[in-house]
Amino acid sequence: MIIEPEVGKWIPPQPTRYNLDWADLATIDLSIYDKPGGKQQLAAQLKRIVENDGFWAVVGTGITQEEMNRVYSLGNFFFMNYTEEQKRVQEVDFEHGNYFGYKVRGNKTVFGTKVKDNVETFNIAKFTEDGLFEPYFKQDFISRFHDELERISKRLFEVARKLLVLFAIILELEENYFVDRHRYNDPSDDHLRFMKYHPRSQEDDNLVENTWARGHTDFGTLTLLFNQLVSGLQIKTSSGKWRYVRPVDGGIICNVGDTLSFWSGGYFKSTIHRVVRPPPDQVDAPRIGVFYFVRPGDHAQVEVAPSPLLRQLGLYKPTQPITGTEYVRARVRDYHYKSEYLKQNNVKFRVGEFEIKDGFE
Ligand SMILES: O=C(O)CCC(=O)C(=O)O
Ligand SMILES: [Fe+2]
Repeated sequence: MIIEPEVGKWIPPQPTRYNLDWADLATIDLSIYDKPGGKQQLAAQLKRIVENDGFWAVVGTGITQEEMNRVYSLGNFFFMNYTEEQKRVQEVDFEHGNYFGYKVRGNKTVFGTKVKDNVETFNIAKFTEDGLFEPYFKQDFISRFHDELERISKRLFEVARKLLVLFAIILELEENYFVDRHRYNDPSDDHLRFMKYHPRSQEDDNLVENTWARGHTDFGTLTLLFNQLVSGLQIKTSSGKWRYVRPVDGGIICNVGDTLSFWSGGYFKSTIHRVVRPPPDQVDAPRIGVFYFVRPGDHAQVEVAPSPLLRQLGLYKPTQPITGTEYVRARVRDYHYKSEYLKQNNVKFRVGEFEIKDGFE
């Protein structure tokens, strides 16, 4: 692997020495996926996981920890070496519910205080065959690392694609049921994401209950997150307790989002999660994250899937479909087109027949 001198090598942060309240995350090994009976075995494993807590780790994806570190180095380079003006060449357009591009840190206040959000986000659309999203690739960073970003975007999607097959198997649907609604070369708001959380003072964190990202469920179908060494991500378990997600060497943390939950009539849980101030031995480290967010295809009809399993469980009901874009744009706008992030407790977001709770204590 060539490390371009100007990119530099990102030094992975040391894991925390604190014994935090860790979640029991199950791990599935995708390396058996193509073996005889592999998919069935994995589907059975995943079924047990998503009936309870919709978070798990995958290993055996073919993406090594070293390769992930290289992608972290790229993210670090983006955040550190471009000026705000260069980053803002392509900005998110929350007014129209469009999340491609760059979101500056500190453009929202948190929980009605003067404390600002501490997150920079950079979302890179898909590298489709027809170059549909090229207009969103204006930043120098994307031109410079185009092929490498394309490779990683497609490899992450490939992990997601396998998981989508497993979800169809679980629901006893035709194997490609979800894949057909999430094709890499079809338009969708899928994105590869880099995030950077900038440490805040203890005083400011105290004012916002140590919240770095408030409790939420993910909007789309699936979220993939590269092994994260800076602890802070917590999931709300079925017992109502917040538990930390621990690092998984060479692993990718995955979770079910709201559209997959819709498609399954609520059978797959889109688990509530948040990010809190990291433990004292990590709090000064900038926290970079690398993600792939799978959103429903623009033209996909989101509805409860005609699944024999869901019928048997009494979870199937015919619904009026909503299209992927209609839902995604409305949701992104509703969540982000604001000057403040409030708690939103007991606030509900609705599109068509789908209803999602927003804030969570
Ligand atoms: O930074 C993290 O670990 C999680 C971020 C997150 O939940 C999100 O962006 O949806
Ligand atoms: Fe999330």
